Amino acid sequence: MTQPIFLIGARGCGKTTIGQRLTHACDFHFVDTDQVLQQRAGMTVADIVVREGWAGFRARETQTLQFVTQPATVVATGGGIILAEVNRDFMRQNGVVIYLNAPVSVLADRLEAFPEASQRPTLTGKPITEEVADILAQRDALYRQTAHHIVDASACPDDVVEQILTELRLARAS
Ligand SMILES: Nc1ncnc2c1ncn2[C@@H]1O[C@H](COP(=O)(O)OP(=O)(O)OP(=O)(O)O)[C@@H](O)[C@H]1O
Ligand SMILES: O=C(O)C1=C[C@@H](O)[C@@H](O)[C@H](O)C1
Ligand SMILES: [Mg+2]
Repeated sequence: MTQPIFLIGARGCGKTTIGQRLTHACDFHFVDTDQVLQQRAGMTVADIVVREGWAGFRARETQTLQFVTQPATVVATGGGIILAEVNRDFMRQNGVVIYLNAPVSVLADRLEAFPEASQRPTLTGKPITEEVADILAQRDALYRQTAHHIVDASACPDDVVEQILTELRLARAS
């Protein structure tokens, strides 16, 4: 199988972390839409949002998703990639989509420990736990409807990778 693998889910669910590990396990290339987008723009997400608003960031995100998608590639996406229908359709049609699902408490703990504010400027202006709860409530259904497979991303990284590999093996066997 050389179809791209798209990792989706909320901020802090581990798309970047797990994507890098998964890449080694299946001998794919790794790309991260947030990283490529920021390199191409020469600006951080926070700077883009100040200059162009979230609409400017979202337009760049759609272009980046299409630019990075290649065979044999694990694509770690940004947490809001599923907001645009064009992105949801693109990922489902061009690869295998995996939702890294984790509860609010786990996501909030990780984001408090590793805020990376230049890549994760506030979405709502609210404190972390409230923001994570609000955003997940808005997006969970979109993550689920876009995903071919859902894994428990609150597990340790090795287990999350193993869950993904199992889902891919089962899908191939069926
Ligand atoms: N399964 C895991 N177990 C423990 N810690 C994890 C796990 N996955 C990620 N982390 C930690 O949580 C933090 C956030 O992870 P990561 O940056 O991979 O999330 P992300 O989904 O890519 O977020 P974003 O949407 O903002 O890009 C990192 O510091 C990482 O070390
Ligand atoms: O959840 C979101 O909307 C975002 C998540 C990050 O990965 C970045 O793509 C950006 O900060 C927006
Ligand atoms: Mg990431």
